[in-house]
Amino acid sequence: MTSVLLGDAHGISVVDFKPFLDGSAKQDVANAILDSFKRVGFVYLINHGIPEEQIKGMFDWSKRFFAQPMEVKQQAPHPPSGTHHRGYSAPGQEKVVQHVYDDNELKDVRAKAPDVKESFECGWEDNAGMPNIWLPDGILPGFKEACTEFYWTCHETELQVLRAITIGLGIGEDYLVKYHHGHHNQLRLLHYPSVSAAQLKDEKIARIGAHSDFGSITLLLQDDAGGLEVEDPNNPGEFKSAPPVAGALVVNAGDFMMRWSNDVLRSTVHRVRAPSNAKTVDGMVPDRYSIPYFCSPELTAVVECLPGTYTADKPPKYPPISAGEYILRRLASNY
Ligand SMILES: O=C(O)CCC(=O)C(=O)O
Ligand SMILES: [Fe+2]
Repeated sequence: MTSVLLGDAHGISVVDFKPFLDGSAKQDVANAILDSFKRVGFVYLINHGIPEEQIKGMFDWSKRFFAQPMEVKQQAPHPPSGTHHRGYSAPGQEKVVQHVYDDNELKDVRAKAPDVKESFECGWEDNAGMPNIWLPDGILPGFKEACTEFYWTCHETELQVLRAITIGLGIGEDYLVKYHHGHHNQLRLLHYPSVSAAQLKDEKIARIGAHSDFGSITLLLQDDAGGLEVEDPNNPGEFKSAPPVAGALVVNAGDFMMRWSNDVLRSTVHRVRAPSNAKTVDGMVPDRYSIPYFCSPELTAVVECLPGTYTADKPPKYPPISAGEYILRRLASNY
C-alpha cells in the first residue's frame, strides 16, 4: 500500500494528495482525508495542485494591497452590511462570531474584543447578486487579474477535494461536485497587523474570534507566523495550534459538510491568536498574512443529509436547509 499519510500536526493528518490527483491511490488518499475530517475537521494536503509560484505571487499581491495607504484601500470599501461580502474591511470593521444573531449581544461581543484584522474579499467576477468591489482602474494594476486567476485555480483543487470526500464516504465521486460550480466561492486576503501581545493575551483584542466556517470546505494558505488554533471536538473550549506546515494547504470542513454528512465530518471551531512561541519586539507580535478560499454550493441548493449517512437508528440530525439563506444569515451577523 502506498503511504499517503506523511505525518501529523497536533492530531491533524498531513496527507499527500498526489496519489489522488494522478489516480495511483485514490481510495487510500480519500480514506486518509476522511479520517482526519472525522476526528478534527481539518487536514493538511501536500502536493495539492495549486502551483507554488502562484501562491507566492498571491501573497505578494496581498502584501502590496495592504501596504497601500488607508485612503487608497478605502476606495474599494466593503459595504456596511455583511451580506454584500466584497471589498476592503479595515481593522475592527468585521467581527467574526459563532451563531450570535441578537443585535444587543452582537454589540457587546464587538465592543469587548474587536477583530484587529484587515481583509479583502472577492468572488466570481460575473456574480450579479454579489458584485466584486475593486480599487479604481489605475491603482495596483494587475491585482484584479491575479485574484481572478487564483480564484479559479483554487476551484480546481476544491473539486478534487470534494471528490475525495465523497469517495471516502463511499458514494459517487460527483455527488458533491455537481452542487459546486464555483459561482459562490469567496477568495479572502487577510492581514493581521502587528499588535500588542499583552492585549491579545488578555483578550482586549482578537485576531479572529472563534468560529466555524459556514460553507462546504475552506482551503487555507497561511504564512509562517503561526497562531491558527483548532478546538478539540472532544474537549470543547480546548484549542490546539494548527501550525504552518511547509508546502501544505490546510483544508477544513464547513457547516454544510457537517450537515451533508450528518455529523460524520466535523465543522470545527477555530480562531487566530498570538502563537505561544511568538517572537515579540517591544511587546508586539509580528504581523501575519493568510489566504482562505471559502467553497460554497450554488445558493439555490438545498443541503440535506447524503445517502448512507443516516439510518432508522441514526436519523438525520439536520433538516434540509437552503444554502443561500444559511450563508446570508451567517454573513449578516459578522458586520
Ligand atoms: O487566518 C487564518 O488562518 C484563518 C482565517 C479564518 O478562519 C477565516 O477567515 O474564516
Ligand atoms: Fe475560518
